[in-house]
Amino acid sequence: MVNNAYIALGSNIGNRLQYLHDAVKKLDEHEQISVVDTSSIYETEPVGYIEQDYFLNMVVRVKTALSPFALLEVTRKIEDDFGRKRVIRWGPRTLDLDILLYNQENIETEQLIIPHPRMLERAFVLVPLLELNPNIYIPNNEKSLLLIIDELPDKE
Ligand SMILES: Nc1nc2nc(S)n(CCO)c2c(=O)[nH]1
Repeated sequence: MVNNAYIALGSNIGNRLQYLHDAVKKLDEHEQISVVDTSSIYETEPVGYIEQDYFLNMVVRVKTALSPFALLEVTRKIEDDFGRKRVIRWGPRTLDLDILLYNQENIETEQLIIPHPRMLERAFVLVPLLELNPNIYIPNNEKSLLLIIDELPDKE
C-alpha cells in the first residue's frame, strides 16, 4: 500500500538552501520514500521563539510504504545527520522536518501528532502546502486555508 504524506522543511542556520536541498535528496534516496512534488522555497520571518535569523521553508509531498512512525524515524535521522541539536526547543536549527499529513489520518500519540498540531497557525507551512495542493483536505478542519492565513496575527 502506497501512502501519501506532506512534510514541512525549514532551516535558519548556515547554508539554508543547501540543507533543504540535501534533506529532500536524502528523503528521496530512501528506498521506501519517493519525493513526488516540491514547493517553492520561501524566506520567512521566524515565529515562536525570540529573535532568530530568517528561515527558508518549503513543503514536499512524498509517496511512501513506511508507516507514520517509520517515516518519523527517517525524518528525525535526517535532522540528526544535519547536526540538528535540540538544544533550545523552538531555537535556531540547521534543519527541521515536520510531518504535516499522512493520507487523511488522525494520529495522536506521545511521539507523533498528525495533522501537525501547529500547522494551521503557520503561514510558512500553509502557503507552500496550498501551492502543492490548493484543494488539500486537512482532517478535523472545515475552514478555508486562505481564510486561516488571512486571519493569522501579524507580527506586532
Ligand atoms: N518562519 C519560521 N518560523 C519558525 N519557528 C519555528 S520554531 N520553526 C521551526 C518549525 O517547527 C519555524 C520555521 O520553520 N519557520
